[in-house]
Amino acid sequence: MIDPTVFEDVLYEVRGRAAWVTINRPKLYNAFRAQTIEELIAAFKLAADDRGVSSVVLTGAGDKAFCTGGDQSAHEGQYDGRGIVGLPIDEFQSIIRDIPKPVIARVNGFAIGGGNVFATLCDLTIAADTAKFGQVGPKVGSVDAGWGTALLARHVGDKRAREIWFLNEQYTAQQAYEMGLVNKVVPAAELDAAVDAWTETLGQRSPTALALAKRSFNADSDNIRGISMLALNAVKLFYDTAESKEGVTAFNERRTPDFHAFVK
Ligand SMILES: CC(C)(COP(=O)(O)OP(=O)(O)OC[C@H]1O[C@@H](n2cnc3c(N)ncnc32)[C@H](O)[C@@H]1OP(=O)(O)O)[C@@H](O)C(=O)NCCC(=O)NCCSC(=O)c1cc(O)c2ccccc2c1O
Repeated sequence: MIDPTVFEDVLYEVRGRAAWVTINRPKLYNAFRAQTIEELIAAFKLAADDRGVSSVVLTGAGDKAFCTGGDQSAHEGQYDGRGIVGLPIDEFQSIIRDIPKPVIARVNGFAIGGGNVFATLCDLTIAADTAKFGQVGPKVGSVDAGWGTALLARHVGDKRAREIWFLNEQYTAQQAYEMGLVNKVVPAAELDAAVDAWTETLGQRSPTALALAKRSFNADSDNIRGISMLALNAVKLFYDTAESKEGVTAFNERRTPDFHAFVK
């Protein structure tokens, strides 16, 4: 039996017919470590098994960030938990897809790196007008390929997805909406009301019809799961290289990384 009151990094709360799963590391802009991912998986399992829950809301604590990806202060190469890269990121990404209930990303600030991938994976995304979206992998010696690249390209188109990954710019919520990454943008003060309105609507819909619709959308892009697993195994090897470590070290030292020695 999972007891969410013992979670340290994640808050779990059922509001009406929705489970709210909140990454609670606001000082680190809701960056995740291995424990965070374990608790996110546990929280989603709770939501999946709760017959009173019709939908799940994934969000971050505070008003600065939804999630900024892997905690750069918590790893040097691999992370410290289980899984291919030391955190079971593939299990959490899979559960967002596999839970037979709609998952809404409530993007309240930065959705960067692995956090942007979480939002990409959610069924629906609703963003505060203050939110920012972007990828940083090539700046920090990482790449969350598969869901982060190929599924992103399904949402925004191939050229735009390459731009996001290659140039690592930040995009406003409105720009993200215009490119198909976000379903709805609302003033930050109205974010919770807008999320509540959606979860109330979802609570009135046929759960079986929602589950079937979700599964059918997933079936059409499920080949990407294989790409993700292949990429994760490649990233494991990449994380142990001087090139990847230069990216992490540069972020932690607040300087521009120097990748020139690694050009092939
Ligand atoms: C998000 C930012 C753009 C915000 O920039 P800003 O200048 O506004 O603020 P600061 O940079 O000063 O940040 C404030 C504060 O938060 C800390 N912080 C932010 N993000 C992280 C983080 N990810 N890890 C640790 N700490 C973080 C920052 O240090 C500041 O703390 P102070 O104590 O100094 O106040 C900007 O912060 C930013 O670009 N962050 C970088 C985010 C990043 O590098 N993310 C990791 C990308 S890689 C990734 O997510 C990833 C994860 C995986 O699990 C993978 C698995 C498999 C394959 C690939 C993976 C992968 O790529």
